[in-house]
Amino acid sequence: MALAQTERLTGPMTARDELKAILQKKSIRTGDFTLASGKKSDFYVDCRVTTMDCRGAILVGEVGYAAVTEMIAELSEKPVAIGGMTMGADPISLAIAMESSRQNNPLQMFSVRKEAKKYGTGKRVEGNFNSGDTIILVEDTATTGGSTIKAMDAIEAEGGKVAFVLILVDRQEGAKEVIEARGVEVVSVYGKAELIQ
Ligand SMILES: O=P(O)(O)OC[C@H]1O[C@H](OP(=O)(O)OP(=O)(O)O)[C@H](O)[C@@H]1O
Ligand SMILES: O=C(O)c1cc(=O)[nH]c(=O)[nH]1
Repeated sequence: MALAQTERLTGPMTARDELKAILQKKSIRTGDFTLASGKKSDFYVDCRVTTMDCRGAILVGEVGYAAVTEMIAELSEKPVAIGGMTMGADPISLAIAMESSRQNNPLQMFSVRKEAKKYGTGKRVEGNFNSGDTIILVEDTATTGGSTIKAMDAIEAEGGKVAFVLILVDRQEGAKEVIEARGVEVVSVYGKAELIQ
């Protein structure tokens, strides 16, 4: 059914609904996949095609910024930056950072390399991150939570503090529990169950 037709039947689409529709149309895949953890799966969410979609990126900014603002309201220490493990987290972090500037509530952006650069500055964490910063850690999708833990280790090794983790699509396979066992709260925008309805 065309989106406009759905809208006539169910009322105006929110940004969250519209982003969900793009994820369902472009990002959900079935097939034979090997995951970052080495696990095999017949299901894959390629968030990149949505977060790098010209409309998807705007919606990620709006929906993601609303989610982080709600979390920040409960914190005693306001985060100063947002970022995560390259590359899945990068377009999400940038979209939210740009929306934060539009809303006059700036969050700077950084990106965690999978390995420290072997030349130049030799950095593992690139962009706007400084030792002592409290930050929001972003993931496009999480399965085991292993990549998020690696990013968290990199941030903490450089003197940062993770306020909370934002996951765009949680595959609901244990990542939230693994991350929260480190004492860091996880908020996800969508769970797999909602996207495959
Ligand atoms: O929770 P986990 O079991 O760690 O799996 C999730 C991770 O896997 C993907 O990253 P990938 O390593 O494929 O990198 P990419 O973003 O560079 O494509 C995804 O972006 C997450 O970071
Ligand atoms: O676990 C992963 O590597 C993974 C799962 C998934 O659904 N999407 C993705 O990009 N990575």
